[in-house]
Amino acid sequence: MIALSVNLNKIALIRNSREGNFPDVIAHGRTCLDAGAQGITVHPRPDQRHIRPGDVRELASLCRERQDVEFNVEGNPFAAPMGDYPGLVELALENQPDQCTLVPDSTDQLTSDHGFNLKLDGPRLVPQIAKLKNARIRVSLFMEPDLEQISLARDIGADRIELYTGPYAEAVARQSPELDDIFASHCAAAEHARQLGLGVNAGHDLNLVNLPRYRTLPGLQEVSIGHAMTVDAIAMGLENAVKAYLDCLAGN
Ligand SMILES: CC(=O)[C@@H](O)[C@H](O)COP(=O)(O)O
Ligand SMILES: NCC(=O)COP(=O)(O)O
Repeated sequence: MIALSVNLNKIALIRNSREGNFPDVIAHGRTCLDAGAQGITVHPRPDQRHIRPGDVRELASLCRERQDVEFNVEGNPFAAPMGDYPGLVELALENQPDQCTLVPDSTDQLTSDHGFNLKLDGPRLVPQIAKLKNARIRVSLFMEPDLEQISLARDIGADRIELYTGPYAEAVARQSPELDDIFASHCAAAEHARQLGLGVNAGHDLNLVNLPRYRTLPGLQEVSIGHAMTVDAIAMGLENAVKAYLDCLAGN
C-alpha cells in the first residue's frame, strides 16, 4: 500500500489571509484522517505564510490520538529561527513527528523546487540528521532522481528519500516528449534507493492526472499531496477529494 499523507499548507494559507481561525486547519486534518488518509504533512516556513508552530503542536497531538497515522514535518533545517518559529529541527524535536523531511529551500522561495546537493550540504546535514534520529524521528531527504546523490543520502544516515516530482508533473501537464525518460529516471532512482536500504517517498505537484502512472513507481511507500488536493476539494469537498486520491493510489 502507498500511504497518502495530506499536506495541509494550503488550508492554512487560506486561514492566514484573514484574522481568526477559518478554515480550521486541525478540523480539516481530522476530516482527512476520517476519510482514510494515512498521514498528515506540513511544511512550516519561517515566515509562517501558512503553517504556524501552533498548528504543528495541535496536529502532532491529533495524529498521536490515531493508530496507524503518521505525522510528517517538512522543511529547511538550516533556516534561522524567526519570530516564534524556532527552526525546523527544534520544532520537530519538540513535537516528535513520525518523520521529518529535510528540504533545501531558501526562506524567500515561493515553493520547493529542487532536491539536495549532498556534495555541498551533506556534511552540515550530518549533525541535524543525528539529532532527529536520536529522538527516534525517521529522516527523509528531498532529492532529485540522481543515483550518486541518493548513495550520499544513505552515507549520511537518511532513512528515506522523497523524490521531487515537480518536473515529472510538469512533463505530464505539457505532454512533454521527455516524460518517459523522466519517469524512467525516477524508477531507476527508486530501485537504487531500495537496494541501498532507503525507503522511498515522493511529492510535489502530484494530482489525479499524473498519479496513476507515478503510483507504479517501484517500492513507493508514501506520497504527500497538498496543492492539487486542496484545489480538487473546492469542487468535490475535502472528504471526497481524499477518497478520490486513495482510490487512485489503489489503482481504481
Ligand atoms: C517539499 C515539497 O515538495 C513542497 O511541495 C512543500 O511541502 C510545499 O510547500 P508549499 O506549500 O509552501 O509550496
Ligand atoms: N512533499 C510534498 C508535499 O507535501 C505536497 O506538495 P504539493 O502537493 O503541495 O505540491
